[in-house]
Amino acid sequence: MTSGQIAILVDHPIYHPIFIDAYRGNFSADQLRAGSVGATIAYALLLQKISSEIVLVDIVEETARGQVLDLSDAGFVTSARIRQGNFQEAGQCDIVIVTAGAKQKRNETRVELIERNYNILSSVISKMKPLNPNIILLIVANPVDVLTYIAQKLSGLPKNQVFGSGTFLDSARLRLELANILKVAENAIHAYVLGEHGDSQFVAWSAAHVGGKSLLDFPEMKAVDKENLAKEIARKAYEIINLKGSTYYGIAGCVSSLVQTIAFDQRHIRPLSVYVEEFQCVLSMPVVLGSSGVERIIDIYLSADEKARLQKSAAELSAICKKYA
Ligand SMILES: NC(=O)C1=CN([C@@H]2O[C@H](COP(=O)(O)OP(=O)(O)OC[C@H]3O[C@@H](n4cnc5c(N)ncnc54)[C@H](O)[C@@H]3O)[C@@H](O)[C@H]2O)C=CC1
Ligand SMILES: CC(=O)C(=O)O
Repeated sequence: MTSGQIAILVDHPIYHPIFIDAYRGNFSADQLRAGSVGATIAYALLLQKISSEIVLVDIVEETARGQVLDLSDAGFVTSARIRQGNFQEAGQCDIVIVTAGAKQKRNETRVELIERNYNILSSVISKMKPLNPNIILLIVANPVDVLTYIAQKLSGLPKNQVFGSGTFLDSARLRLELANILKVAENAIHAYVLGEHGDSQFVAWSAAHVGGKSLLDFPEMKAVDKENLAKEIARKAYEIINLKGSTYYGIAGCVSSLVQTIAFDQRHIRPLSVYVEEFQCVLSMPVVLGSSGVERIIDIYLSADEKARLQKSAAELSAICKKYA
């Protein structure tokens, strides 16, 4: 092994349920739930040093207690306090990150989780009420677009305060592939996966650019099978789930970066699950994100084919959302 490399040896894979519910930020309070995704988000937030207090809530109290004990051992790297809390405390936080819910089994789609996760989400929201009127609800559990729509209805909060992580993760997966093809840093690439965080998602190729130049004008892109690349991005979660049971590191990186954007009012543009009036459903579009949530949706240029894909994605989602209207 050359100097600088680190090997981590894992005896056996760990498939255990955990989940977070509450995270208190340094500007006041936020929250999560404590499963694999929730705990990994909490860990990312600890390492990023952007919060003074993180509160974990899980219906299985032992799970939250175990996560808190484990995470607190990493507390020396940060000034954040991490503790277990309850749903009422969660409802008074600044940001609630909802990761509670069933996860996909091998080859199961995200929308197949809806019945199970609708019941979980509605019980979580009702137990958190009355909600801090300025709270931000960041939905992560799947199917994230439909659950965000339901959370907007059940919470009664302004829609800009209730949004989902959407296709931010899919866009990160796309940018990783493009960075390898173009040999540039991922953050130099402005390219979005839009629509459903699920099977009907699509890549907005015509709006993508790198260093002020259209992505499609790069000679390296001529040899790329774009349809196939978009399919691989959409299938990546299935591939990870087939190999190790679930995904959590990618989404934790995305969510901790969203929390930072909110906490510091950074106004980054991110593809997130938001209510789109034209389609009367929730799906991912690029939005400006600030301290009060979604500031506005960017009216991105799409080719005729991409518009058709957006409409198809919206039609699929709104058919499901109508059942919960
Ligand atoms: N939006 C995204 O990009 C991603 C979303 N996910 C989603 O996140 C969710 C959580 O995934 P994991 O953490 O891997 O699952 P997990 O099984 O590790 O954790 C789920 C947690 O939910 C809790 N829970 C179940 N019923 C509950 C109830 N009625 N009230 C409160 N808590 C309850 C369980 O106790 C468990 O701790 C899944 O829906 C998964 O599909 C996962 C990765 C990426
Ligand atoms: C599980 C999931 O939604 C993802 O990794 O994209």
